[in-house]
Amino acid sequence: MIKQERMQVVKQQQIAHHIFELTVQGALANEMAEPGQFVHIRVADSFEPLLRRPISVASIDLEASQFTMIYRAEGRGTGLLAEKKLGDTIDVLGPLGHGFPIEAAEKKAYLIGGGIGVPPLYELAKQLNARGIQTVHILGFESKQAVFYEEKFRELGETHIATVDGSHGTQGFVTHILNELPTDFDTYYSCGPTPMLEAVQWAYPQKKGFLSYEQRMGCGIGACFACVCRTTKSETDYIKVCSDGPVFPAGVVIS
Ligand SMILES: Cc1cc2nc3c(=O)[nH]c(=O)nc-3n(C[C@H](O)[C@H](O)[C@H](O)COP(=O)(O)OP(=O)(O)OC[C@H]3O[C@@H](n4cnc5c(N)ncnc54)[C@H](O)[C@@H]3O)c2cc1C
Ligand code: FES
Repeated sequence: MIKQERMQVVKQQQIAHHIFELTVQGALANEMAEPGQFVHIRVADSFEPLLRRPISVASIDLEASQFTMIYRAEGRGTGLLAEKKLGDTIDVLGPLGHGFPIEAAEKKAYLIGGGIGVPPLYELAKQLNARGIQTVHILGFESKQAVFYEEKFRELGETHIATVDGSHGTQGFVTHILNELPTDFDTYYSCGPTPMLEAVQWAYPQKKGFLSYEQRMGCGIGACFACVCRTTKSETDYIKVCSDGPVFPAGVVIS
């Protein structure tokens, strides 16, 4: 059930260049179900910035009633979020949207992420591993400075890193790694910039795939139409990324 709650900050630390890991605690955490869902955060108590910011859930700890987010602090909203300290409270709305269907994977899954699209794949990897699914992680970043959670992903399965400038792992994009890997997986899950999602679905037209879109949002709950995209399902219909997604089967969203 969607809740709105002032959640307490129990951890806030910088883990890479401009990248922060934020853990919050409260009853809302117990509503978390699917990996790939997101929360909508009011970053300040003032009227500006007015709009909430959508951030994915990177890890859930139901026993502690906590969840963790990883975000890049570059704009006004995420910059204010980075100023929150231990003990502060933040206004959180969630969990929102439909996440990755973990039951779709049979034996082996590829998890393909780029930049700030990587965080939701961590909770996904944990939940797939818990079901006995082998996960292979292919993660792309701008540079070595921007890489995060490499070891945490390695603990869950084979992990490949690409950086655009070649300062860590393979030089280039995740697709350079995908070209070298076998296609012996049954399902792929991906989150990242839209051109990356496009390239991934073109690479595996025969596989089951699920893509998470990071569309600009207003309300986050299906009421304002800020996040609409065209869909291949109908010429006249539109889908709302916030409430129909953000995860869609490959081939459904026209980006
Ligand atoms: C479903 C979803 C999950 C996301 N998960 C994460 C995450 O886990 N970690 C992370 O770092 N970022 C994530 N993002 C992107 C994040 O929401 C934006 O980077 C953030 O809103 C930028 O706000 P800002 O004020 O710092 O930047 P500004 O550029 O100052 O923002 C200006 C406006 O644009 C909107 N905006 C800007 N970029 C985006 C964007 N990519 N998507 C949606 N709205 C945007 C903001 O809401 C705001 O209204 C996610 C986006 C979506 C839609
Ligand atoms: S953000 Fe308002 S309808 Fe999706």
